[in-house]
Amino acid sequence: MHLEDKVALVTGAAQGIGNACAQALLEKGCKVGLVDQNTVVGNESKNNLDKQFGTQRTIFIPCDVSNEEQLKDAFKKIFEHFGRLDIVVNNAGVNNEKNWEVTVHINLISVIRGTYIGLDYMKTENGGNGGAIVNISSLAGLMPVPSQPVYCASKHGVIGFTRSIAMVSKTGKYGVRINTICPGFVNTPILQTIEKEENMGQYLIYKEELKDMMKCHGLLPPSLIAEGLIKILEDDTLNGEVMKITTKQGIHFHEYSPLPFQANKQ
Ligand SMILES: NC(=O)C1=CN([C@@H]2O[C@H](COP(=O)(O)OP(=O)(O)OC[C@H]3O[C@@H](n4cnc5c(N)ncnc54)[C@H](O)[C@@H]3O)[C@@H](O)[C@H]2O)C=CC1
Ligand SMILES: CC/C=C\C[C@H](O)/C=C/C=C\C=C\C=C\C(=O)[C@@H](O)C/C=C\CCC(=O)O
Repeated sequence: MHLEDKVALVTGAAQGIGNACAQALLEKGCKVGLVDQNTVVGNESKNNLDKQFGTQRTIFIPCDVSNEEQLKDAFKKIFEHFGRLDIVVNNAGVNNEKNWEVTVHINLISVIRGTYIGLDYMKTENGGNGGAIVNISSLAGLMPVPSQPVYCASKHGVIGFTRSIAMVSKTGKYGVRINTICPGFVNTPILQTIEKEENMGQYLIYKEELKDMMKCHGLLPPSLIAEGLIKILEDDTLNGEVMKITTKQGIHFHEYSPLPFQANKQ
C-alpha cells in the first residue's frame, strides 16, 4: 500500500506504541484518527503532532474501546472527518491481572470488534477501498508468562483471531489484509504496572522476576514497533502474518508448520 494521503485509525494513540505508530504514519503522509480514553494525554499528544504536521492531519477522539457504542462512534467520526478509512491499528491494551475481565475486554474483545467495524468500512463489497488492519499482540501471545496468565491469554487470542479472520478476508475477497505484531518488552508506561498491586493482584510477588526478564531481554524503543507496522502496511503480500520484534533479532516473522488440513488456504 502506498501510504501518502491514506487515512488511519489508531487506538491507544495517546502514548507509547500507539503514539509512535501515529507519528510514523504521519511521516509517511497519512492522516490519522487518534483514539484513546485518556483525554488529557490524548489532547497533549495531538498538540505535539500538530507542531510537526499541522492541525489538519490528525483528529483526537476520546473513546473507551471496550464500550461498543463509543468505538463505533469513533470510527464514524474519523470516517466522516477525513472522508475515507484505509488503515486500522487495534493497539489499545492494558496489563491488569487483578480486574482480569477488563484485560480480556480491552485486549481481545475490543480488538475483535475493532477488526469487524474496520472491515465494515473498508471491505470492497461494502463499497470501501480495501485496506489493512494490524492488531497488536505481544510475544506473550506466543509463549507462557507465569505472572501474566490473563494478559497472555488475551494476546494468544489476538493471534488466533487475526490469523483466522485474515483467511476469511482473503477467501471472501474483502480487499483488506490483516496481520499482527508481537513485540518483546517495549519502553512505554505499561511497564510501570508491574509495580502495582491494583494491576498485578496476586502476581505482584513475581515483579522481580519480570524485571529480571526485562533486563535479560532488553527494552525495545516504540519507534521500532512503528517501523514494523510500516513494513506490514507497505508490503501488499503480507496477510495473516505474525511479526515478532525482539532486541536480538529485530523485525522478523513467526514461522508456522503447514496445517495438515486447511479449509481456506491463505
Ligand atoms: N510495552 C510493552 O512492553 C508491550 C506492549 N504491547 C502491547 O502494545 C499495546 C500498546 O501498549 P503500550 O504502548 O506499551 O502501553 P501504554 O500503557 O503506554 O499505552 C496504552 C494506551 O492505550 C490506552 N488505552 C488503554 N485502555 C484503553 C481503552 N479501554 N480505550 C482506549 N484507550 C485505552 C491508554 O490510555 C494508553 O494511551 C498494548 O496492546 C500492549 O499490550 C505488546 C508487547 C509489549
Ligand atoms: C509487563 C507489562 C505488560 C506487558 C508487556 C509485554 O506485552 C509482555 C511480554 C511478555 C513476555 C516477553 C518476552 C520477551 C522475550 C524476548 O524478548 C526474547 O527473549 C525473545 C524470545 C523468543 C522469541 C523468539 C524469536 O524471536 O523468534
